[in-house]
Amino acid sequence: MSEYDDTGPAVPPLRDDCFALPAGVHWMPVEETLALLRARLAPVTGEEEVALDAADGRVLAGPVAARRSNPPAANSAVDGYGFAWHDGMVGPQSLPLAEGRAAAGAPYGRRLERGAALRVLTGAVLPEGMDTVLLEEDVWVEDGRVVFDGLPQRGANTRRAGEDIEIGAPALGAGRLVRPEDIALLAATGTARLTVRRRLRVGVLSTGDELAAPGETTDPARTYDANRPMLLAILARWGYVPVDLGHVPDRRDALRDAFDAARARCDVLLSSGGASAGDEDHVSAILRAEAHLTAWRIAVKPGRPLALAMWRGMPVFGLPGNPVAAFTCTLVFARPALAQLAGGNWSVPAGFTVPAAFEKTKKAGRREFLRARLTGEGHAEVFASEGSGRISGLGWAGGFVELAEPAGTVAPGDPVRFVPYGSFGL
Ligand SMILES: Nc1nc2c(c(=O)[nH]1)N[C@H]1C(S)=C(S)[C@@H](COP(=O)(O)OP(=O)(O)OC[C@H]3O[C@@H](n4cnc5c(N)ncnc54)[C@H](O)[C@@H]3O)O[C@H]1N2
Ligand code: MOO
Repeated sequence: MSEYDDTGPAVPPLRDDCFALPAGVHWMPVEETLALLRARLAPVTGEEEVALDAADGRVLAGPVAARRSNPPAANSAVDGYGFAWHDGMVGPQSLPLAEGRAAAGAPYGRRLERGAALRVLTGAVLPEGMDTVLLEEDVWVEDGRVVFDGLPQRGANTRRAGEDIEIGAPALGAGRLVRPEDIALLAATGTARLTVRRRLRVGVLSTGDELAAPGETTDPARTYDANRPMLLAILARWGYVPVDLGHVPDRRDALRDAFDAARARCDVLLSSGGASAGDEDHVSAILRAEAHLTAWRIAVKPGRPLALAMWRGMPVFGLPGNPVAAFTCTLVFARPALAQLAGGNWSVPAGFTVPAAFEKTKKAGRREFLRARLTGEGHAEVFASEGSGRISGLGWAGGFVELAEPAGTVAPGDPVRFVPYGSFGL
């Protein structure tokens, strides 16, 4: 029988769904996973008081109301001349200029005489008897008179007391992650100290006997630990206390000890590696056996072996070892969950629709996050490889193209959803 004889045993044809997710496993959809995290996780952090200048990046423990209105009194929005408006002012006007002036912080201090104009500067409280201000560029000042033509609207160039926010009105809500612009509002409305949540302590450990510290060895069988420094840096950016729990060997007893140690020092743990189903995937195995593993296989690429479990009361995110998958899972799943544990609000990353600058055929059943960036024309281009170990693509990209679960093809020019890293707080 020749090598090329095709009369041998029949080979089954490839099935059309051969690329579908393996059957017999519940692949938890992304939305279901997020809903589970949102429903099950509650704040675990206590409260503390901080000064306003230390509040950036902190989570408000409760709502904050304005202690004074902004602005606290009606004032001038421009440098110019103020007067009392009345509808009889038709045609060219010539008002006597009163002595003195009103400046920010140095009020006129008395009533402006009826029919007179007064020099006012931006921010000056409007004296009684003044409700309207003309820009100095729009008037003539001559022989002690202010001359202008054309009556502005009543109240022109002035700011009403409380027009921004009234005393007692809500300034910021509980769970708000305080940002520099919030600090401006709190300062303007008289809040000098505020009650925030204590910072969430997030432990990070790496697993895998193959791991070594960067530069530690030249042995090509060893992999430098890239996940731990990456995750610690992400957590610091998010305003948490990153707790470096080191590198744990692939042994159950070592993992158990590490998880116990983490529980003593952290509110929540991110581990990476060993989350899959292989012989050496001890993290998923121990979490399944001892820690109420709730979710494990997520219908997402990259990152499908994400283990969510509770280690004696401490939430554990068993991230996949591949750095791209660990990064993606951290942004997509750990970020909103950590925010909620920290007392903050659940957040949905903002994305926008742009034309694709690539083509792709996508399999059904899972959501995909492609490393992507915008071209000069605002089109989304994707990294040349979808390999989960291609760390260079993370930095090449500026965000993700997020493709929904159904199968589909993307052709250049088709609308796709782009979510910048900034939407994940990076
Ligand atoms: N039979 C199956 N095999 C695999 C599956 C599966 O579902 N069934 N999933 C694949 C996917 S997807 C991923 S992602 C990986 C992740 O699995 P693990 O979490 O078990 O990760 P490891 O096997 O420990 O490591 C994978 C890969 O990443 C490297 N790694 C691990 N930690 C680090 C680190 N801290 N820094 C840098 N690189 C790291 C590790 O050396 C491996 O090369 O499993 C697939 N297999
Ligand atoms: O999570 Mo894995 O390939 O999708 O890296």
